[in-house]
Amino acid sequence: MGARSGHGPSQDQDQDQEQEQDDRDWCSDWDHVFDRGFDRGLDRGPDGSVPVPAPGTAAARSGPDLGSADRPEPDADPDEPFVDFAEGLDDDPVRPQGGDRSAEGAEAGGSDGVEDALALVGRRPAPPPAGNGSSPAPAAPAPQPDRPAGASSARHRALPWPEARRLAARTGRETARRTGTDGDRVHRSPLERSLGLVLAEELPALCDLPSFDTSAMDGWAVAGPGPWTVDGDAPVLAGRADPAPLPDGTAVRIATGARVPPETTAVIRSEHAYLDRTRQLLSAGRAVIPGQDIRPRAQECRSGELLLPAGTLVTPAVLGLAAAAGYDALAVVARPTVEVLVLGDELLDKGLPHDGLIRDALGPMTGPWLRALGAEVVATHRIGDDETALHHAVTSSTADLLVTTGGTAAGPVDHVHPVLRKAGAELLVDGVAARPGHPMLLARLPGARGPRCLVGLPGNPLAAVSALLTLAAPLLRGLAGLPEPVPYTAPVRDEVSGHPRDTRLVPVVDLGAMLVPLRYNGPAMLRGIAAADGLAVVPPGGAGPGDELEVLDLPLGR
Ligand SMILES: Nc1nc2c(c(=O)[nH]1)N[C@H]1C(S)=C(S)[C@@H](COP(=O)(O)OP(=O)(O)OC[C@H]3O[C@@H](n4cnc5c(N)ncnc54)[C@H](O)[C@@H]3O)O[C@H]1N2
Ligand code: MOO
Repeated sequence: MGARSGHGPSQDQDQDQEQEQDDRDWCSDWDHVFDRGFDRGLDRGPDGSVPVPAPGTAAARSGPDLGSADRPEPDADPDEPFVDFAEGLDDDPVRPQGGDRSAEGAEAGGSDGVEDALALVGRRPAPPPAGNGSSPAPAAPAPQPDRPAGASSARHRALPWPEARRLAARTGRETARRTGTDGDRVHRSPLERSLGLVLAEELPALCDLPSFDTSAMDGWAVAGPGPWTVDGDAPVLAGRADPAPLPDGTAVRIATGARVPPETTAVIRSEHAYLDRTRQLLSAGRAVIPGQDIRPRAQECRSGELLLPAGTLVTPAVLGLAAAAGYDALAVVARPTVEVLVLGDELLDKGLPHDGLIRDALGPMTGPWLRALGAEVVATHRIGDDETALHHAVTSSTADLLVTTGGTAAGPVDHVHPVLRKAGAELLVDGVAARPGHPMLLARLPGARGPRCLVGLPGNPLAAVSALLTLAAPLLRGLAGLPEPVPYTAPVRDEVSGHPRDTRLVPVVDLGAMLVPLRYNGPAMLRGIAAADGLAVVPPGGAGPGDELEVLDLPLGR
C-alpha cells in the first residue's frame, strides 16, 4: 500500500477496514446485478465465491488485510491525502481574481493531511474548521511541495465545483456568440446529416399535421345513420388522392392512413362492423359516435405553428417530426471542432507496459467521449512532454476547443501552465475544488476568428474523466447552443464519505433509481468508471443512505 502522509498505522488500519466494508457492500450488489463471473478485485473463497459479511458483524469490521500485495488498493484516493493542489501561480498575470490568500495559506500549511484522509473514510466527517488554528488534530506539518523556480509560496484558489461548471457553460455560450453562431457556424444540413446537431432556428410546421382528415383505423367510412349500403368493392387506400364524396347512407372500406372521403360521418373498425354480403348491407356492432376514428386535419399542428425552439438537440424523433412537417434540411449549429493533445513521454500506444512506460489510456477514451458530447474531433496528437511542440500545437490550432491530457500540475515536465502563459491565454479556471480532478483548468486563447478555448484534463485517468464532465461537457453544450440539462438525481444506497471542502465525483451504478457507489475509484484508476453508469456528485461532507445525489451521465460513445 502506498504511504500516507500525516497519520499513523492504526488510523490506516481502521480506515482500510471501514473502506473495505464499504467496498464489500458496494461490490456485493454489483456482483448480484451483473455477475459476469470475472474478478473485480474482490476477495474470493476457495470455491471462487465472494464472502460478504453482513454489515455490522465482526467479520465485516475486521475485513481482510488490505496490505497484501495480491489485490489492488481499493481506497477511494489511495495516494492522495487531500493535500491541496498548492502550486505557485500567483505571479501569473492571468490567474483568477479574488480569493482570501491568508485563509488559503493557512489551509495549505494546516491540518489537511490528517483531517482530510480521515474525512475521506469517516462517516459524516466533521465540518471544515471554523477558522485559523481551530483545527482539533495536532497534525504534523504538511510537507511543502517542491516549488518551481520563480514561483511564489501562495497558492491559487480552486473554484467550487458547481461554480466551475457554470463558468464553463457560460464560457461556451459567450465564445459561440463571439465566434459568430449566427455566421459561419450555422448552416443548412440535410435531414440525414443532422442527427446530434442543434437547431439554430426555431422549427415552424411547413404544413398542417395531419394535412388531411385521416382514417385512424382499418374499417369502414360511413355517412349518416346506419345500416349502410356498400356500393362496390374498391377500398379507399392510404396514399390515394381525393376519394369521391360518400353519399348519405353508404359505406366504403377504408385503410388506416387513407384520406377520409368528404361527407364521412365516422369510421367503424372492421372488427366492430358486420357485412351482410347478400344484401351488401353494413351494420355496426356498437353505437357510432360522429367523428370516431377520424384524425381531423391539423389535429397536431397548423402550418406555421412553432414545433420546436432553437437550441433543440436533433434526435431521431426530431428528424421524424421535421420530415413529417415538410422539412428536407434543417438550420443547425455546426459541431464545435476539438483537437486533443495527449502529453507525456511515458506513454505507449500499443503493447504491454515496460521499463517505466505505460499505456496511454486517455487517447483512446477522450476523443470518443468528446464526440459523444457533440464535438467533431478533428485530431488526437501525442506530443510527449515537449514544451515547444505543445506551444506550437496550442498556437497553431484552429479548432474551437483544445483538450490537453496531463501536464496540468507543476512537475518538472508539466508544460501546460507555462505554455498558456506564453500563448497569452486567459486562465478562467485554474483548479477546481473537486476530487479527483483537482488541477483541471479552462483557458481562453486568442484567435484570428475570435477566442478559442482550452480544457486541461489532469493526467490521472479518473481525474481526467472528472474534468471532462465538469468543464468540457458544459463548455461544449454552450458552444453548440444547447441549454443546460435538468440535473438527474437519485438516492444513494450507502453512505459515501466526503471531502471536507471539495466535491467528490464517485463512479456509481444506477440500480433503478438507487445509486450504488463503486470501488476502484482512485484518481489513477479506471475499473470503477468502466463499470459505472455515471459519476455521483458527493457534496463536501459526504452523503448518507437515502440522500439524493446528482448523477453526471457518462456518454456511451456509441
Ligand atoms: N506536488 C504535487 N503533485 C501533484 C499534485 C499536487 O497537488 N501537488 N496533484 C496531483 C494530482 S491531484 C493530479 S490529478 C496529478 C495531475 O498531474 P498532471 O495533469 O500534471 O498529469 P501528469 O503528471 O502528466 O500525469 C499524472 C499521472 O497520470 C498518468 N498519465 C498521464 N497521462 C496519461 C495517459 N494518457 N494515460 C494514462 N495515464 C496517464 C501519468 O503517468 C501520471 O502517473 O498531479 C498530481 N501531482
Ligand atoms: O487526485 Mo487528482 O485530483 O487525481 O486530480
